[in-house]
Amino acid sequence: MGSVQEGNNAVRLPVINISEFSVGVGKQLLDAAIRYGFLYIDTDGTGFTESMVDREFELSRNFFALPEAQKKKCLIDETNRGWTGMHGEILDPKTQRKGDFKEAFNMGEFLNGEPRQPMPQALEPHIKELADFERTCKKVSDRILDLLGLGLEVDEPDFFSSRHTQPSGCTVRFLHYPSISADVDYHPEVDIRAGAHSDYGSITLLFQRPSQPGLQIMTSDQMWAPVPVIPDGYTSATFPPILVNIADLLSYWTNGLLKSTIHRVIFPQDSGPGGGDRYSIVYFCHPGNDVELVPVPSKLVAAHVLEDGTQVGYGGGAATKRAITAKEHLNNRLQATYEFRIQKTSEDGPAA
Ligand SMILES: O=C(O)CCC(=O)C(=O)O
Ligand SMILES: [Fe+2]
Repeated sequence: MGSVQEGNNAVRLPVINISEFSVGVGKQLLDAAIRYGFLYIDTDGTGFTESMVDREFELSRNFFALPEAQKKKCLIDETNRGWTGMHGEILDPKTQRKGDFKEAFNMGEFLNGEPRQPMPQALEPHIKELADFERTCKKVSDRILDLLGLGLEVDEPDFFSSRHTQPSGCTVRFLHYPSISADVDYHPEVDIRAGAHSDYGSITLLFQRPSQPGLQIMTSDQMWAPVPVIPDGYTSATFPPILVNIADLLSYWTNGLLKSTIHRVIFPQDSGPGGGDRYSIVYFCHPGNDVELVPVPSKLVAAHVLEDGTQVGYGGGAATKRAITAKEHLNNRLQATYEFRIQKTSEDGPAA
């Protein structure tokens, strides 16, 4: 991904209000999902309030401010839950010299309001708020999936959401990209906050903070385009819209009609020395573990033939391939990250 050119123009993604459940809104979502693979959702009518999202970021900041020894008590494991420290993950191994300049804490799905993983002591008193946030993410994701079903004119518009059962790989992820000091070994041509990648699930919701930019997406003309946290003309300067992107499984499910767009997070040039801190919160939405990625019964998907006649993934006309399950796909995609982590541990000596 290193050779992709830097573009200057921010991409103008549509802002869509999903409070009305209609074919018209479904078509707006579908159009953006086909064209860009990314779009904003107006927070109005989603169930998210500004104070709820601010509070979630406060919990995230408090967690990352803990001494490393405490965070290490919840180290990420093979279930993909827990904390991973600076450079613990490498999203674009072909290009990057070392791991991402970030730390992250993954919370897998809650069951009846309870986490199914060891939680750091600092978050224990706040389980209810964390569970409420996760539940709202799930609700909004299901609504987007249903609207996309409407837009795709699937006979059962809940085709996608009804396949988003538990247990699944759904994850709320806190992210912290620290400002770096001048003495840090950092090479701007290869080092990056989050390397170029596409997401592994069905859709992703991204929550960002005003004045903490850095996300770029690759446009169809193979240029990197910055995505503003708050687009021009948006109604709030303090409560950004939710950025939503199509991830791999929805692209596979639709034979590539919906785009799983490559994106990355850079050190923004105009945030002063060290890049400034960036915090973000991501909800990775996944279908149920055992769900087979069979073709979606949609005329629009069936009519979509790629220019060179190839088929991608398991959607549309690609039914002759064995339909893999959502969990198989997730495990395949996590493999590179785990390999890196294992290698890193052996280089650094035994894991602490
Ligand atoms: O922090 C961000 O803005 C994006 C993170 C991301 O793309 C990811 O974790 O998959
Ligand atoms: Fe991502």
